[in-house]
Amino acid sequence: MATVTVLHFSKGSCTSPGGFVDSEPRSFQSRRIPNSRNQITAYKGLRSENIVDSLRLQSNAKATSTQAKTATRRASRRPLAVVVCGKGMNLVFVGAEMAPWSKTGGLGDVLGGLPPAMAANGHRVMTIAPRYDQYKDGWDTSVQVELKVGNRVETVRFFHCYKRGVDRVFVDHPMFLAKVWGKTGGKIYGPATGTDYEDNQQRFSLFCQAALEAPRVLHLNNSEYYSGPYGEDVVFIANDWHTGLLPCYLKSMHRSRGLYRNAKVALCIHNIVYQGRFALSDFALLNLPDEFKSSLDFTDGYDEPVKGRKINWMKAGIIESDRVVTVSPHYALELVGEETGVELDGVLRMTGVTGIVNGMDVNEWNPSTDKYISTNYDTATVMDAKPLNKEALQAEVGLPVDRNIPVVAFLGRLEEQKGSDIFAKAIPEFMDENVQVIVLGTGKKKLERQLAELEDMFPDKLRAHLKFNVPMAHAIMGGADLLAVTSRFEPCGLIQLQGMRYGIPAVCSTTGGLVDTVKEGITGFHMGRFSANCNVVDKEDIEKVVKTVKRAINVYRTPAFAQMIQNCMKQDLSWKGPAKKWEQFLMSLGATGSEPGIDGEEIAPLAMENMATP
Ligand SMILES: Nc1ncnc2c1ncn2[C@@H]1O[C@H](COP(=O)(O)OP(=O)(O)O[C@H]2O[C@H](CO)[C@@H](O)[C@H](O)[C@H]2O)[C@@H](O)[C@H]1O
Repeated sequence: MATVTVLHFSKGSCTSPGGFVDSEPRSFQSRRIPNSRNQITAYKGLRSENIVDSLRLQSNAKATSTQAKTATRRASRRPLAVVVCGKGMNLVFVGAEMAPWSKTGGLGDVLGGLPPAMAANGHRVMTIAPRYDQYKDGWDTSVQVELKVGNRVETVRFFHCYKRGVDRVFVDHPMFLAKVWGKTGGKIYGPATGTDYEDNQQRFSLFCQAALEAPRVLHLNNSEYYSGPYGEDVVFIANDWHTGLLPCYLKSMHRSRGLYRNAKVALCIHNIVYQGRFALSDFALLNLPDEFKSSLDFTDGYDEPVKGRKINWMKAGIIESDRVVTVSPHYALELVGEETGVELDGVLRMTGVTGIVNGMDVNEWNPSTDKYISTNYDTATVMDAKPLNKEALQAEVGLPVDRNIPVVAFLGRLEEQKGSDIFAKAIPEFMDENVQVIVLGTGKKKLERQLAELEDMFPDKLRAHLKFNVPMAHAIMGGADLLAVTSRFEPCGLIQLQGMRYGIPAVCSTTGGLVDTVKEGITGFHMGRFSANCNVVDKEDIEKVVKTVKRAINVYRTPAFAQMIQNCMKQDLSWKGPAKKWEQFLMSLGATGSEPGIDGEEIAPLAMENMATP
């Protein structure tokens, strides 16, 4: 017996006529038995009769359809899904950041962590990112393709490595390698935070086109389960505005020639604020037929980069993809709202958007093995280890060493989204408490200055580390008591997940993924929703921060806080659960040959061994 339960999404919870937001699968619709390519895997709790049936099917892979029907009928009388088998899907994730090779923020983390989790579930998984540096572990495949960008023909070369069950493919071209050196920093999109490269459209047009070539032209044989090219029956997962043209090129350059006829594209929105709005006249640079003009056409009231009518890459991605997904159910609701959809809410109401909350890399962020913290710990030892780590942290940043003073940390990009300006205005209002504040972040210069000035005001109580510093981020998670997450909006947020994994309840605004991941009084403290207007700091929002930080400090001094630490640490915040939801979502696209994968236990430990070494 081998039962595969396929979860199908059905349209539900209309937020406006014709629009919908899905956050959970809604109905069970079909079952299948494996074919000859399937892997049969037995799991904990499996009844012996099931195992016998599994083996019989495995040895008799060419079961006739009658046998298949009988097996399915028999299976339907037994408990569901004790054995899960399937040949899985061919998945191709495309994005400008891919941790640990490249990262400016959470997008890099997601494209680093979700693909191995999908591979662990038995899918064949490729990721495609630009090659920004001479990565030690990426070898030259010697495969080249020529692509038309603007009026020029450009040659790109593919580099590759196979890590944690994933084919990591890097697109090599001087437009990436000559501009960005190293693994991190704001240089991926522009020379400085908030500034774009002038040729970003050409860079990402080239990137989208290259990504469409890779599954067809690369012969990849590192996996013990698969070999050869991925072929055309693939599901592309495009990420954010810079991949918005991928579905357009798929249709205009490939499907028009009879290629990728059954391929599907899902667009994942990690942040709707960055849309790729450019001058309408730039349409000519994109080498797209006129029929795509309306998908890109966009008018707003701003003068940047030109007055009035423009093209909008994100809009094209939303319209031309088969499905749209985002990184939390609550953010999916916000995206279709007038105030929070950043002028694409109308389009998203038409297409619909599914929300799946992000997971986190529980190997990189693991307090029991973390090499950057002085005393490793788990749920049993956290109460003894935290004070030691706090003292080490205080000593490292040069604050008075005292384990009894609660340490509030803020970690993240210093931009209006993260509300570092709101936090900065609130800090003086709660500094009468016996508290220390540590900030780690880089970003807009004026926001950096604001925090540096606070350090001068409170030399014994506040430290502002205006750097991108991974070891420091880990040391903060190991030693801090509370995490301030003061975002005006937050599609998912990984910081609060990382904090909870290290036993730090978040003091967070009530928005986006923070609603889905932080439970008031259980794993954190909610401040309420902030104004979405990034140009002003609302007085009421400052009060919300002050009031809630003070409330959290009061709880810190009670036994209830120890329980909150346990609640935080005992959660499974890994990619395992989200990866299953992603599988259900991607299956719902109906790409030819798609089948569910396996449950992940067999491949996951193996996949973990082969870590990246960029
Ligand atoms: N100064 C510093 N030094 C070291 N490490 C630092 C750092 N500043 C940030 N980081 C790290 O960068 C990551 C940031 O994650 P977020 O989810 O907050 O990112 P971001 O807003 O970029 O992502 C967007 O995409 C992600 C992924 O979907 C969504 O979760 C999020 O809501 C959305 O805004 C974390 O891993 C954090 O530890």
